[in-house]
Amino acid sequence: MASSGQVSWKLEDHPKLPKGKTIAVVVLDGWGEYKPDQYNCIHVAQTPTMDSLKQGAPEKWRLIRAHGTAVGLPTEDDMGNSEVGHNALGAGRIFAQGAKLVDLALASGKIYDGEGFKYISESFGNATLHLIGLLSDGGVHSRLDQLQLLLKGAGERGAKRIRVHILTDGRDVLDGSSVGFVETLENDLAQLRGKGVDARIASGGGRMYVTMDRYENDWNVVKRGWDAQVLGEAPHKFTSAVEAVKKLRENANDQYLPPFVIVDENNKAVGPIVDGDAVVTVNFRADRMVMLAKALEYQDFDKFDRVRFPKIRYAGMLQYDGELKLPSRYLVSPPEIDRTSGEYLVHNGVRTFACSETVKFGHVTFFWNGNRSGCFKPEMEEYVEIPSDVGITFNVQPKMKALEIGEKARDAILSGKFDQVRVNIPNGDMVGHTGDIEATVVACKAADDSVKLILDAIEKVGGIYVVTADHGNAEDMVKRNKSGEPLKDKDGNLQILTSHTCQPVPIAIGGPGLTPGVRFRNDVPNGGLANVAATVMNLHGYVAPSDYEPTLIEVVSN
Ligand SMILES: O=C(O)[C@H](O)COP(=O)(O)O
Ligand SMILES: [Mn+2]
Ligand SMILES: [Mn+2]
Repeated sequence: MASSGQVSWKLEDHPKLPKGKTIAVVVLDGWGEYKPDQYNCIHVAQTPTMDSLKQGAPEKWRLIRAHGTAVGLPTEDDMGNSEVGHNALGAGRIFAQGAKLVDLALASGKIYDGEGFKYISESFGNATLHLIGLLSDGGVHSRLDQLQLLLKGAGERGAKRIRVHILTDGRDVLDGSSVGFVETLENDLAQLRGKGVDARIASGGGRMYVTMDRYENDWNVVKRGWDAQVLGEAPHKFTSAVEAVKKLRENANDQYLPPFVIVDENNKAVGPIVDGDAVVTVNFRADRMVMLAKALEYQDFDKFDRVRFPKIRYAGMLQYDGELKLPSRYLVSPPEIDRTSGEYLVHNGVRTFACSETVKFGHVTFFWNGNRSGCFKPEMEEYVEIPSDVGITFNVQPKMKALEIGEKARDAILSGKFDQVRVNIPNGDMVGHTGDIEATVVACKAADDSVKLILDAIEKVGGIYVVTADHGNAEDMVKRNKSGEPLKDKDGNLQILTSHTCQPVPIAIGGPGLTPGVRFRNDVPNGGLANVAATVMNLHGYVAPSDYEPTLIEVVSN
């Protein structure tokens, strides 16, 4: 693929669609389409705006695919997620994503031939290899089977001492499943020990409370992890990780377990990170690893007191930020998501405004732009981040900053300064992940209210709207059997689904600026998120590059 320097950015004019319309591109996070029952929070909530858009089917409203191969994931069983969803929305093409690239590199063994692995393996002789990451089979940020293969591969290639620092999930997988994942990992580590490798779990904590913050919302989260992983200090000490997770679950769910360290018989942490050690962060997804990567890699760092900054050999499973080249060493090359629609559009004069609150800010900027930080042309773009609440679970404030996002978008639309106003409205997703059904209903209404603010502004300026979502979540809050009936656990309790789903998501177009005769085509029945970029480019008056997934719209004469 041509590098940015050689690309011709000029887009062809659309033969039938005019330029100069203000277009709102609204992404509802975690908003899929599913049968209308009591566990479908979008159905239960009052969502008059989204309901009215649906009335436009099939010409102005339809469903598109947002999971599996449609977004570059390994299989059709893989639910969608924000990273791959926004990548597809922004890039207009389907790229093999981190999950798949790591699978391939492990299967072929190429991961061990790369610079990254060679670099860390130089520590294997007399130091420790530390693996830090999310422990589950969720496939959103990491996968247990990849960790298992890497452990085995490192053991076979000379690692003599391995320490695993686990982050429990319960967000991309069922709450409570962490105990089983830790048991599986312990089993693998025992096998390694049988082969003479001193391999143990060294520390842990729940992903949302320890390490996996994102977009610099709360550095305390990363600090808690640092203290346990690097310094070997935590409020809770256990001699076994299974025992730790079982005990700490008495007061917290998997996502929010407090940090713990594993200690030996002398109460000494078994695996702090020290000079000379190698460290690999095993998550392939970037957003929730970037902050730790900065702490591990940057000499100059003032986000919290690291106390000790060990001289280590550090590699990410992937490079998490191509623009920042962070981390500088990595085991698998990330997808090269180039020539995104955002970059094309600014080069063609489309002035762009993007906004969300902190917890989703990078989704409509960094992920949308192909995992690239910052603007393409700062003089033509404005990215606004509304600070998210810190230190709470979002079921406590299910309205989040939906109103503020809607208002910012409204003002940007009315200002006349922008051609594209793009937002992510997080509520369905962030509150859906808490598993709190009542709060998720409130969240969905708040999201709908926010959409209304934006559509009203579009109405006023004679603009166009495109309303869609990145994957499902709030439309289904229970685990179900194959026939769709809710499942109960052995105690008869409903199994709450905190994760995303594999459901399709809606897309709606409209607004007074939409040229008469524009409607959804019916010859792209399998259209997915990647088809949205060409659609939006058309609405801006341009034809998308020929290798983009086809547009979803056509213009018919009346
Ligand atoms: O990171 C998270 O919060 C979840 O694992 C996935 O949610 P997202 O893909 O919507 O961010
Ligand atoms: Mn999302
Ligand atoms: Mn989510």
